[in-house]
Amino acid sequence: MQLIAKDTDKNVAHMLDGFAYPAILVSAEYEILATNELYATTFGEIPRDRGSRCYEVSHGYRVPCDQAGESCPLAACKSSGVKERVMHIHTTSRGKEYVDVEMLPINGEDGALQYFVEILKPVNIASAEFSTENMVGRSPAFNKLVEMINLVASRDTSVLLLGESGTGKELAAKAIHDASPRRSRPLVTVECAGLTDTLFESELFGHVKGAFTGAVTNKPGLLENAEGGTLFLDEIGDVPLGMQVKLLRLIETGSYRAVGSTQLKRAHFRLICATHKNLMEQVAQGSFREDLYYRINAFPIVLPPLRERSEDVGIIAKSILGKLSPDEKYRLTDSGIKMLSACHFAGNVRELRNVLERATIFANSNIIDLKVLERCLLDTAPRNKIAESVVWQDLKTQEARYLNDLLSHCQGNKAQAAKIAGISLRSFYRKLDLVRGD
Ligand SMILES: Nc1ncnc2c1ncn2[C@@H]1O[C@H](COP(=O)(O)OP(=O)(O)OP(=O)(O)O)[C@@H](O)[C@H]1O
Repeated sequence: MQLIAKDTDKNVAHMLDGFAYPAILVSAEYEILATNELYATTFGEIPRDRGSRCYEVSHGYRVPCDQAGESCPLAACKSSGVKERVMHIHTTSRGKEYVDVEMLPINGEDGALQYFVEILKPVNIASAEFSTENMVGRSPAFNKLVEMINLVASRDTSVLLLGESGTGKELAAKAIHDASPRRSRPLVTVECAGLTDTLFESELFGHVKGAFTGAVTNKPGLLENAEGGTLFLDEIGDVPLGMQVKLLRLIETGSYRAVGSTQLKRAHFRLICATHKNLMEQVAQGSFREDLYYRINAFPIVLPPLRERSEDVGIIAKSILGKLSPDEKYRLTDSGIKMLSACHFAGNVRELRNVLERATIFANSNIIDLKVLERCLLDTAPRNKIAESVVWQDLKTQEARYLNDLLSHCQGNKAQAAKIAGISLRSFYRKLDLVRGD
């Protein structure tokens, strides 16, 4: 234990060493009074130049978190009188990091709230800085997602990941598995889209020799590969009805039979499902079983579309570039980030990734700027709407955008686009050549 404020009650401060995580003792006035050894080894010594209040040390703020637009566990704890928990991004010696913060109230002899113990558990499932390994983001919507994943990861509860295509459902499934006690066992993904009843059944359950034409040997199913680990059923909304009942039985009883076999096998796995579809609507239409819906939906997590967390675009884009070309060290300019942040991205992070991959091809150097990006967006992202207020652009760029939007409106029909633009088809082609050829 290390005393920060010398007049602190040492007996209370020594209590910090009993925690298995980094912990600090805080006064009701936000002053850090003492830290435990784990705090110093995990986050470093309290930097004296930042002040000694928790919001100064952990965030570099001049005011408590709730006055800086964030949730403040200490203020919440003061008003509730019980333990509070939030997901915060803290500034540490390594940069910005996700931290699971628990605040415990400690009453004095008179029964009044006197101290607070803040327990800080580092969260490794996501990064608030550049990372080529983890999911990245720092928006409030992403923070909420990290909080949900962190809460459920250590349990065996079935998780249903909901969100548009390309929002990161598969990455979230991996994050849950990696943070779960099953992390040393396999994570097995089953792409449910496009599988027929029979194919699905033999893929998942396996088959025995002679079960059907072509079954020349016994083949174990994916369930066997997932033993003790996590089974991730991607696009669960596409599982054929006939197979849904077998899936339900598997989840309810934990047992199954390989195709063509009478032997009952037991499976031990944690289930994560994902879909971009509205399963409730499918239930109403009769294409998804209601009983299965409730079985898989024990803990739903919604992945927000990228357009609702535009603050994340810059950090995600930099991380994707780092993944795409680890050796090249591409630099995305600030105006480039501003432009991408204003895009609609109907295909979410996957579409952003495609735009950046094209950018690495078009770029003549390692700088990815507005000019390069305009070209990428022009060529194949017609649904992207670049906000008017982004930056003043030259006429050629403006014209490119106009032609792009017009073509998108006309679904690629150049004759119709030329008619609306009030120019001949030949002139339209000429303009397209001009804006596309750099
Ligand atoms: N927060 C994030 N940080 C970094 N990369 C991300 C993030 N979210 C998604 N990605 C990347 O975006 C791409 C799409 O993600 P993913 O495949 O997980 O989406 P999905 O929701 O499962 O898509 P679909 O519904 O089409 O299967 C992947 O390359 C993934 O690595």
